[in-house]
Amino acid sequence: MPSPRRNVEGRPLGTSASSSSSSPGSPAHGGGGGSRFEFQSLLSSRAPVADPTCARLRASESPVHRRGSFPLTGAGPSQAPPPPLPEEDRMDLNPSFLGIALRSLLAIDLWLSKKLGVCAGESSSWGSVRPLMKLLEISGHGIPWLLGTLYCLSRSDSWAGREVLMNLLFALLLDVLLVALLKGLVRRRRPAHNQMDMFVTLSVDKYSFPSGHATRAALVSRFILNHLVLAIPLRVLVVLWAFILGLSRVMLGRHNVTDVAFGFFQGYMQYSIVDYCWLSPHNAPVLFVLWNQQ
Ligand SMILES: CC(C)=CCC/C(C)=C/COP(=O)(O)O
Repeated sequence: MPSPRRNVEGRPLGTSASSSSSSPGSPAHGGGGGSRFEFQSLLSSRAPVADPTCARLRASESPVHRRGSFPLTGAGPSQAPPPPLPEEDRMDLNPSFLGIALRSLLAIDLWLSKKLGVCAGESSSWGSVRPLMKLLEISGHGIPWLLGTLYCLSRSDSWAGREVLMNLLFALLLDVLLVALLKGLVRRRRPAHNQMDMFVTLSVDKYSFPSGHATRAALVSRFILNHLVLAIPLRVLVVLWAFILGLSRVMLGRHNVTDVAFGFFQGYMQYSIVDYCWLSPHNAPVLFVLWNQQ
């Protein structure tokens, strides 16, 4: 006599919705024990379901079904079997997991940024360091970098020097453009504890993601390390400057940690774009000839 088939909790299955005509005791149908059904429901995401009973069993075990978002009502023996949709089970579960992960990351980001914003105001715990942080802010601002590069370009008397400076100018302009574009798209507000007392800003600079200072710091330092011959201590100093500039953005309360972290990543990648599109008298002769005529 065939042994009664059992559901996940180990109870015998009834003859109505839970019964089937398939071979009893078959491992694939749970004959091997209650835990086999759970195993089967995981496997079913890969294998198509031929037996409607299996589909019902899997669906009834699915957490999605328990939440009531899986349309499996009326799957009696007289009706057509429900379509096997285990793939959807996973797709439905993943966004909520991703959502929880993102929300947690955001909460940690806001909490950490507030904790690190120790120079956000004169009365903050590290308020006395604020002037120094603001000096650091100017060292990574777009205007001094653009004007400085243009000045050096005008004074440069070698083709090699001009080529490097022309590419630095291109890198800085690309950076301002991409940061403005992303800030305008994302529109993340600056932290509430920020005082908007920055030196020359664009309209998109009311937004904080990504940090323009962080992108510039990563871009310029990678550029310098690749194109200037510097002694090791100076190379270390360049990296330190970039890192402290990024940190100072959070300490001043200008940014959240994720704005700066993404800014570093973006700046690093922007250098790769500049390197890939490297301008030279061979691929952009017009630029160099025009500059020479100045
Ligand atoms: C006016 C020019 C050429 C650049 C604007 C530079 C600037 C104010 C960037 C904002 O940086 P954060 O996003 O780090 O605050």
